Amino acid sequence: MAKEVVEGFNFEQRHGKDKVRVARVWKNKQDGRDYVVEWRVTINLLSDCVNSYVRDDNSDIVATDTMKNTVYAKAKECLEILSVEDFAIKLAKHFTSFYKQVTTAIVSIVEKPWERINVDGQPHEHGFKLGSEKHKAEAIVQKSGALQLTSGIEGLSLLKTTKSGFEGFIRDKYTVLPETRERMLATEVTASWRYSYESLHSVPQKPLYFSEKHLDVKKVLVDTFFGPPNVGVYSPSVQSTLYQMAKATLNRFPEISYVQLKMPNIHFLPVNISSKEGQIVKFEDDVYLPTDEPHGSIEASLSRFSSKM
Ligand SMILES: O=c1[nH]c(=O)c2[nH]c(=O)[nH]c2[nH]1
Repeated sequence: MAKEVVEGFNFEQRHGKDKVRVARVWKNKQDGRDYVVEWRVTINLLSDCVNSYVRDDNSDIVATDTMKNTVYAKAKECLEILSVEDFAIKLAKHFTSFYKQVTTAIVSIVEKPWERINVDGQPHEHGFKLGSEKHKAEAIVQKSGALQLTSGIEGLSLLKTTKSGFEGFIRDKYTVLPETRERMLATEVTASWRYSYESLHSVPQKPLYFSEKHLDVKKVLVDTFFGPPNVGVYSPSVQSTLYQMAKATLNRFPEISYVQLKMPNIHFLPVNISSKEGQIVKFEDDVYLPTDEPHGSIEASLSRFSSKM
C-alpha cells in the first residue's frame, strides 16, 4: 500500500486490475511445434494519485483499463516463449519505469497448466491438455529497480497409501483419534518460495531459467514427500513431512531464501460398518471414505537465518 498523511489521517491506497486473462502462442519454425501459455494476471500499482481520492482530480491515475491493455501489448512484444516470472518482471518494470507516478508495481500471475499431448506415443505439434497443478509467480518492482520475486505451486495433490502415522499427541477427554503407524496421507500442496535476486539487474537472463527452476523445486518437494520408489519414507506427521520438504528446498537451492508450504491433511476415513447381525465391512487398511471437509490445516515457512526477511 502507498502510505501518506491526508487531511490529518493516515491514508493507504493502491489500485490495479484483477485477473486479466491472456493466452500467447508461439509458432516455432525450427521444430515445427506450437507453444502456448495461458496466464491470469493481477496488477496492483502503488502510485502518487491521492488527488483522485480527495480532490476529484484523476490526472495522476493510470487507468486500470490501460493496465489490462498493457498485458496484451507486452504479450505481443514477447517474440520468444518466456517464463511466467519473466513476464511478471517485464510488466512490473514497465509500470514503474514508464509512469512517474508509480513507485511500486505488484504483478501476480497464475499459469494454467496446458501440457503438450502425446498421440501414438509422440508429442503432438499443436495439441495440449490441461494438467493439474498450477505455476504462479509474483514480481514486486520498485522504481529504484529493487525486486522481490516469488514463485510457487498451487493445487499439487499428493497421496500415499502407507508409510504414514500419527502418534504421541495430546490426549484428553475430547480425544478419540486412535494412535496409528499405518494410514493414508493425502494433501494438496500450496508452495511459495522467494528468490534471493533483489534487483532487476541480478536476475538470470538465461531463457526459461525460472521455468526449469520451478520444475526442479517441484521435483524436490515431491521426492521428499514420497521417498525412494521401493521403500518410501515414513511420515510421523504432516508437520514433519512439511518441514523435511521445506528444508530440502532451502538445502538444494542456494538462490531461494524463503519457502512457505501449506499442506492440508485431507482425511481418508477408515470404513467399518456393522448391522445387528454383525460386521459388514471390517477395516483392514483397504476401504476408506474420502472427505474434503473438514480437513486439517498445516502450514509453515522456513527462511535462511541470514535472509533479510
Ligand atoms: O499429521 C497430522 N498432524 C496433525 O496435527 C493431526 N491432527 C489430527 O487429528 N491428525 C493429524 N495428523
